[in-house]
Amino acid sequence: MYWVDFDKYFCFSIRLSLTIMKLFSSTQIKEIDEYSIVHEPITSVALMERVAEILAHAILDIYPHVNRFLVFCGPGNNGGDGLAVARLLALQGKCLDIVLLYDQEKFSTDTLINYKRLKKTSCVTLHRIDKLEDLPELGPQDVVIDAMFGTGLSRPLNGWPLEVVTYINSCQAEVVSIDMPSGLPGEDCSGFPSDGIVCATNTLTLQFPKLSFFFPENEKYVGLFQVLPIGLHPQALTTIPTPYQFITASNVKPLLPKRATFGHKGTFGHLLLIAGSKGMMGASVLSARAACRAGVGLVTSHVPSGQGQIVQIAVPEVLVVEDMDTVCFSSISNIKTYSAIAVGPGISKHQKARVALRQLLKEVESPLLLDADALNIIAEERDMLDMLPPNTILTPHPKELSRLVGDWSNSFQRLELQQAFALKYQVVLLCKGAFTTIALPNGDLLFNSTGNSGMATGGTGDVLSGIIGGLLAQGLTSVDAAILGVYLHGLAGDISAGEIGQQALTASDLVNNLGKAWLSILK
Ligand SMILES: NC(=O)C1=CN([C@@H]2O[C@H](COP(=O)(O)OP(=O)(O)OC[C@H]3O[C@@H](n4cnc5c(N)ncnc54)[C@H](OP(=O)(O)O)[C@@H]3O)[C@@H](O)[C@H]2O)[C@H](O)CC1
Ligand SMILES: [K+]
Repeated sequence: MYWVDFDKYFCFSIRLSLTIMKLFSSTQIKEIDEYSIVHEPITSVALMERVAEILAHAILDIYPHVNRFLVFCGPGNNGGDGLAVARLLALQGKCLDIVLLYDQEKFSTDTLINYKRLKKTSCVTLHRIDKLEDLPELGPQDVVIDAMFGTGLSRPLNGWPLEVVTYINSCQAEVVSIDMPSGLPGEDCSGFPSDGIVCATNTLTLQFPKLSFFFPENEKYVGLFQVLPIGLHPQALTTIPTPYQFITASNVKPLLPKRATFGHKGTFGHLLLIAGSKGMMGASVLSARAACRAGVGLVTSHVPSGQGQIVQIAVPEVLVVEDMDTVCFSSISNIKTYSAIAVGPGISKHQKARVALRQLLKEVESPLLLDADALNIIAEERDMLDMLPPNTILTPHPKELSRLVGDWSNSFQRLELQQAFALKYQVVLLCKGAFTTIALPNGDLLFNSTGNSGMATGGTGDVLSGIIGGLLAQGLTSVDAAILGVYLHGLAGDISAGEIGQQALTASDLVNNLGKAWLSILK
């Protein structure tokens, strides 16, 4: 999946007011739409025309050489968008076949206006069809424009629209969905059968991504998505509350820690990294290397006795303290010296590590991050959950998360579990993966916009722990360290993928490209 950065588009005033890209429910989108019409002011049909111009432009950008488009239109404003786009594409010399799924009596006001406008346009053929045999021919070179249902979908598709969706999904042609793949709800998808949703190649979504786009099970419907700003009213966007946000470059820029000109290594914090065990020292090395590139003044790696040399040779910048135990983390000492502590990568679930972690939770006063085995331990010894200091950052991948919060049957439910856990224990709880989700202690949920599937490889989680730990040690709040850390990590992944491709990407590439990621945000 991909998305197009909001900052690249649209007029200055709108960009300025939108430092945060919020994600709204379908009901809220309707409210924002109505507010914009009254307060811009603009008529709803003029707004639809503006939307259609933006959509037509995007479609021509993706498919500059396609000559014939088949547009499937529903009765609501999604269908109206489709009709207006068809007219604009026809005016560009394209050949358009429009399939109307419903009689005009069912059309919304603006859809009807656009239907009448379209009838006067040349190079356009309108078909009012209610059985598959009458559909116009659809060749593999043609492109389908799916404008049947958008945010107004109120129930799963059945009957005629379901037949059309099944037909479209069985064809070879590429499909571009307007606003949303028809049949896909904006939020909770439970109860919506998987065969009743259009599988789009591209989804051109208006103003903001919809929540359901971030669910892995919906990738096959959404395809590649682009966010097209359509100039909805900034006031409505800032004042309407939502727990959901999409983290983009403009969110993270203000979080960058200032570097004092007269600063020295003591100024920029001291991170204690408790990572690695015998045979798992790679976790220690990777997290230490990443922490060193996160701007922190000093990093100390706590490793089992006899393992220190590995870290000292691999990361000469790091200080090393050795545990008394030769196998794993078994005790803590002098933890008050550090400005932040990150614990977990590769520490094992050995009994000694459990005891030491419990002791750490009792004594810790610095900001704390738990990852990997530290999470597996607290998931099994659940009384430790109550010992977590407020604002602790937990960085599980989905499997580790399920050990903490329980199983889920769909991603919307996963979000609810993640949110409830963060609220209950007052922690920052991640779910790592595509669009890493960050649940905040106040119940907000943020989705990261950087990263790619090349990062789905061993060691990248250790790198993330090192980065966030390093930011925590510099004095960033847990929330800011998690947001900036996740964004930087993904950006380093995107830069690496741009240089060597996703297949060859390793965790070390992320570390090596962290500098470029910082520079890219600083620009
Ligand atoms: N603010 C914006 O982003 C703008 C978005 N625009 C476009 O408008 C649509 C939303 O338009 P809306 O008219 O609210 O809704 P839809 O077009 O998605 O569909 C509503 C009609 O569909 C019927 N419906 C709903 N579910 C089903 C179903 N399962 N089977 C059959 N019919 C269904 C519904 O009928 P009801 O019986 O539920 O009343 C309506 O007739 C948005 O997605 C954008 O594309 C604007 O163009 C500009 C601003
Ligand atoms: K659609």
